[in-house]
This record gives sequence, structure tokens and C-alpha cells, in this order.
Amino acid sequence: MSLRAIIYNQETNNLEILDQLLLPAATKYLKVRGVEDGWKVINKMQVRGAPAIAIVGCLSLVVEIQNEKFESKKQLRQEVEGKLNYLVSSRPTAVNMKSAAEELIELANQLSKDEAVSLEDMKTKFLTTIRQMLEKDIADNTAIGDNGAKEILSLVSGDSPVRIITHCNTGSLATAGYGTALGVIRSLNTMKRLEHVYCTETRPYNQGARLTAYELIHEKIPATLICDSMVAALMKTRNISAVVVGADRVAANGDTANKIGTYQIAVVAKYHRVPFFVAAPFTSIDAKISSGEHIVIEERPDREMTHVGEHRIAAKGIQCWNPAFDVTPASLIAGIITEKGVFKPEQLKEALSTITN
Ligand SMILES: CSC[C@@H](O)[C@@H](O)C(=O)COP(=O)(O)O
Repeated sequence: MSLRAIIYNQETNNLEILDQLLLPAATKYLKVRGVEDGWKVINKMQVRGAPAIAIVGCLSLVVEIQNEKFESKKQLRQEVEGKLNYLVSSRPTAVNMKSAAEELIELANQLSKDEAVSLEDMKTKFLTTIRQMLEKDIADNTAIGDNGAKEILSLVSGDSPVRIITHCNTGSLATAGYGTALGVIRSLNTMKRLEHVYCTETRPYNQGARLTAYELIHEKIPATLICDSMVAALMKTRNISAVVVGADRVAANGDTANKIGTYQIAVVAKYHRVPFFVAAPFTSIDAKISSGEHIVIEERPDREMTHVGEHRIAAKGIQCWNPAFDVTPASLIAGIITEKGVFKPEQLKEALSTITN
């Protein structure tokens, strides 16, 4: 069974997340009792990964309001709007929580205006919409996995197996399950066409060494860990078939914000003529921004660079710069693998306007 980052029980209204700060040393689930807990676990990165952030944020709202009594539809609408906006402020770069909040606020507005909808119906419809996010994300990831595997295999001759590089963590721990870039790797492995995957350590937070490596071992996928600084040497010496990474926000022109270090891998891939793919659900695409210039990059505390756990590794007193993400220009991206197909960056705008649900 694949790892579960999010466990939600509708009957008991219980939400738990796997504390990703403790992995791989300890597997401990944390209860999320409402929006305040939701905000904290996202901000502290106990849950992380763009799709997982949105799902946990929205489910924390379900937990909070499921048993709450509201006087009117207006009161319910105002409360969900305030709380969703608060959840959006937990981390700025990934678009998924923001898009989910905007859609849910729009839904609350519509239901609140519709006189045929009672207060009870409004609440039920609202809660059901959020609960469906979990299942939808898994279905989307499975489609991304299959679309990406087919795309990569179409680039190699005959039945040759492929060798993939990935960065950060994009698997079951970063999503509702299966994963995006790691979903592509999982699908290639299921098709028996994956020779090997190389995962980067992903400094400074080590999502690759701690989380991706853990998932790959758990899934028995043939894998090797490399430091972030080894990518160029690896591409020069091993015959790498493709790079596949996830995304925190894809702009309308295809520029993609993802974990810090993604951009330099794309530059190195271009030099070595290795196709560089981004795997992300439509919920990670921000059609409202024309390019990556408009993406706010989160800067995290120095401590994440100077310490590993409780252990200081950097000289005391040194200044740090710790952006959590960078933006890879569309010109370096061979394709954006989504649940609705694989698009070249320049095809994205049209896909966004023609493909709805
Ligand atoms: C499917 S997850 C895609 C991205 O969110 C992932 O690659 C990433 O950058 C995660 O960053 P994180 O800071 O760990 O939340």
C-alpha cells in the first residue's frame, strides 16, 4: 500500500496528517482539529507539496464547521470566506490553496444568493465539494502518471527502459496519493520500463533524501540518491532519458515555480539535451498570471539552512538567503504533463481556454 499523508474520516470528522518533519526517522500522525491547526501544519511544513497543502487546508475547514451551528447562510458564507483567506496566507508560492479558496468562496456566494437553497443544503453542498477533493486528486495523479509515462516512452526507441531524474518530493506524501512527477515514475515502473530513478537530496530541506527516497524504498522502485550538485555530472556520465519534476505554480505561458534547484536542473538538462518535464494537475496552473515574474517566492527561515534537525552545520554568524522555490522559464520545458494531456508551454493558454472540467 502506498504511504498516506492525509487521513480523513467523514463519519468521525477526524483529520490526521503524517508529520513530514519527523520522516524518515518516525512515522507519527498529527490530529488537525480545525483551521488554526491547518494553518500551522502547512506553515511549519508538517504537511507540504502543493496539492496536499490545498487538501489539508480545505479539510481543516470541514473539521471546523461540520458541527458548528450557523444562524444564516450569510453567516456561513462570511465565516468560510474569512477562514479560507486565512488559510491562503499560510504559504504564498503554491497556487493550489489559493485556487481552491477562490472556487469555494465563489460556490458559497452562489449558494448563499440562491433562494431555493436552504442553510442546511448550502452547508452540505459546501462540505461535500471539499471532501471530493481527496478522490479527485488521486484520480488526476493516476492520469498524470499514465500520460507522462506514455510521453517519455514515445521519445525512446523500441522497448528500452528509461532512466529518470527527479527533484524534491512529489509522491503520495505531497498529494492525496500516487503523486505527480513520482506518479509518472510509478507508472513507468508498473509498465516495467523504468530502469532507474535518481532523486536529488533537495537542499536545504532535504525532501528528496528524507521523503522521496523513503517513498521509493517503500515502493521498491530502483533508485539512487544524489546531491543537488551532482546533476550535471550524472547527465554527462549516465544516459538520462528525461527529468520529471512537480510544480507549485505554472503561469499561463508555462513558466513554472517549483522547489529551489529546479531551475538549475532545467538549465543543465538543456545543455545535455535531456528533455525536462513538469508534471502537475490543472489545479497547479494559474491562468490569471501571464508569466513567472508574477509568482511570489516564499523565503524561509535561515535555520533550515544552518541546521539539520537540531544539529548546526553552518558557521555561526553567517548570513543566509533561503528562497524555497525558483521559476523555470517555459523555454526550458519540453512538456507539461497534466491529467488532461501533455502540453508544450506554448499550447497551455489554448488548453486552458478549451478544456474545462
Ligand atoms: C506534487 S508536489 C509539487 C511541488 O509542490 C513540490 O515539488 C515542491 O516544490 C514542494 O515544496 P515544499 O516546500 O516541500 O512544499
